[in-house]
Amino acid sequence: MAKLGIDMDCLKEAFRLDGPVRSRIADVFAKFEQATYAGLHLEKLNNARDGRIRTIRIDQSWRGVVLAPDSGDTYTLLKVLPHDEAYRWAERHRVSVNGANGRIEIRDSDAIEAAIPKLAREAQETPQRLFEHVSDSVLANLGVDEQTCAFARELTRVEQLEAAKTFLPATQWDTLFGLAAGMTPEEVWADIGGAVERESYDTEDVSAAVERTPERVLLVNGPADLMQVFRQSFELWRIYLHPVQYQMAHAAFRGPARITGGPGTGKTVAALHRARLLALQSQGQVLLTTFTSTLASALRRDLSSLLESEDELLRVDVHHIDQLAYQVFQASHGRPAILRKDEELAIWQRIAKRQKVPFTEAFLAEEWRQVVLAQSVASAGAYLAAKRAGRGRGLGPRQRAQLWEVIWEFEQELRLHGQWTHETVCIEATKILNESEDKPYRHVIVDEAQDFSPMQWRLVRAAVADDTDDLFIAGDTHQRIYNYRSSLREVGIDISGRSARLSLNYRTTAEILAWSLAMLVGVQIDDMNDGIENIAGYRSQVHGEMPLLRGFPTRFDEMEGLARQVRAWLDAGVEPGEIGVAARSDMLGKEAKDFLERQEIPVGSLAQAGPANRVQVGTMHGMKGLEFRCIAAIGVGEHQVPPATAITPVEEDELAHAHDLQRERCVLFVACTRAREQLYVSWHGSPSPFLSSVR
Ligand SMILES: Nc1ncnc2c1ncn2[C@@H]1O[C@H](COP(=O)(O)OP(=O)(O)OP(=O)(O)O)[C@@H](O)[C@H]1O
Repeated sequence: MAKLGIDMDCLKEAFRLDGPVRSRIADVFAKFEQATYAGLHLEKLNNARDGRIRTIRIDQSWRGVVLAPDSGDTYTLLKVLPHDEAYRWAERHRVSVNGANGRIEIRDSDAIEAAIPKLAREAQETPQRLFEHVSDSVLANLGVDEQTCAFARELTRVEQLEAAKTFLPATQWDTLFGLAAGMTPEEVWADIGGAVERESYDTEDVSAAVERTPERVLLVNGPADLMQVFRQSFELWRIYLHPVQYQMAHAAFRGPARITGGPGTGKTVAALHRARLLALQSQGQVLLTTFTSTLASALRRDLSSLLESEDELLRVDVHHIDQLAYQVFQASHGRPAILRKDEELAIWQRIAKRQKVPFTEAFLAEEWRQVVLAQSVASAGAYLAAKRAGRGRGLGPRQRAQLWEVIWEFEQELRLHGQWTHETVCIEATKILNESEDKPYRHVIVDEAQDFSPMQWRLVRAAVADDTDDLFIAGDTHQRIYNYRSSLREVGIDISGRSARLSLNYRTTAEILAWSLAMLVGVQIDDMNDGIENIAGYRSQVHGEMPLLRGFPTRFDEMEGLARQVRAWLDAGVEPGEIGVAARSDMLGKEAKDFLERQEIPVGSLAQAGPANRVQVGTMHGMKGLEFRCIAAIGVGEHQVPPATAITPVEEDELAHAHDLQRERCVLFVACTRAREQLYVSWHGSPSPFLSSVR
């Protein structure tokens, strides 16, 4: 029985067409299953580059371009274009099977052939070629075929490669781009979703290749499916996955697995598809967890658009990690009495004074969290031996003994008064789960993993038994914006051999991405697995405007500048709800919100649910995991980003100082990379030192 596939580019473009044309496309192919090839009236072309490419009438003005295989019965709709354009496109293009990964690729053969002599002329005047350092056999091994290789050999600049994106076969373009960006052939292989065990493919069998390319071709199951795809609006991420996303979402793992990648590379999307697959295939309950309640709500919303039935949805619990801790705690002990931060600091201060130890309450509170709780230290001896990496200020044995007295008294006081902190609730919940025979979950999926504390990781580990497909972790340490630096190994999670990295950014323009990444150049960030994370090869498909940077003399002028910018976006047709305003502090955010309100701009607060479709003002921290068409990052001034209060003075603790600076840099990076199309960054007085590398 004939099968129909729809190419991703075709579907993307089809959604820009009028509803009636879309319906007509669905009608033309609706009887496809029963139709014979002849019944479909596929027209052969006389001057086609590829004899397998045919056209089909949609209506008076529109034609479809279809790939009809030599053998097999999978027909793929490649394009829907106005009549003449459809013929031109069909004549110029060729479909091939990538020899390295067995997937189909489409190229504009005419354009490649026309470009080669021009490039060769330019190259005569340039001493060096772009791929001089890469041999033909390496290129061939990575699936670069003869025609693309001939083209690549004439390149002298990466801009020439960028300009060729529209006509080179997509995976081969990705391969060349990765190599040009300094990735090793092994990294490129992983990046294009190359299998660990190499396979050989029949490059003539297009039908088999189409089936092997779910990230590019959607195979529809029947007329009803087809109608649904063409008649409803849809989001691409629900249908097409990058090969690495697809592999990670669908693989069977022997233990914990992890997906990393820069901002907007689709880690959350991979996590959502994995949750879907487990909900469909497994008998056990799935937990999808993240760091904050805002992010959990976003996950819940997206998951419900991915899972079709109520029954499937019931198999996945979406809770942020503190919510899980509280649920487990409350089921055993009832509601905990939580100590406020100022109350906690007052207790530390009181005990430190009484015991005459020369440490500030802030230092004591951090020492307790980062060393004692993070490493589950329970005795003076264990504290004496505890690693204090990341706590720059060295402590001798006498000081440690003294400090332990203070910490012990603090913990006693909490116990005596039945008081808890978020961390101790989490630790108690872990204890409850570890003591119970039954685990609440069969699978746990963690998003925004970079900010989980060791205590939260232990809770995650305790919520699911060691088993196949037990844990799936998505995160990016470049977006770590809180204090903990967990090592997965140290919390008993071994991901070796089960890790992959995404590098194609689907959210942000190349300009915003490159600008934001430049803020991180030279900054070394761990990968939570005893290595260093790198940013090589991160790229975006789309181009747009450069970020706008604006300095103002006064705070008031900066607010006026913000209002002007928001107004300009609104006037250009951007919906209010597609605009985000990010400030480092709550106070500045509130000031901006009030200012915009006075200008009669519809505005709401990210932290509070309010009426829909308003400009969303929030903190940079609150922007984590979200995205907006336009972002204004405000107050990015010398004394505001980073704020002095968030940075440990260098004379107090050199290492903590460096960590604090890095975290603050990441906070700004996270805020800026939320922008899909336009980024505006402003300050008054002097700009933030983090902008020095990008201004
Ligand atoms: N395969 C895909 N096809 C089309 N769009 C995609 C795909 N994967 C992700 N996207 C889109 O890219 C954007 C970013 O995706 P996602 O939130 O999953 O990235 P992320 O890596 O988790 O980002 P961050 O770490 O910055 O929060 C979203 O708009 C998402 O819909």
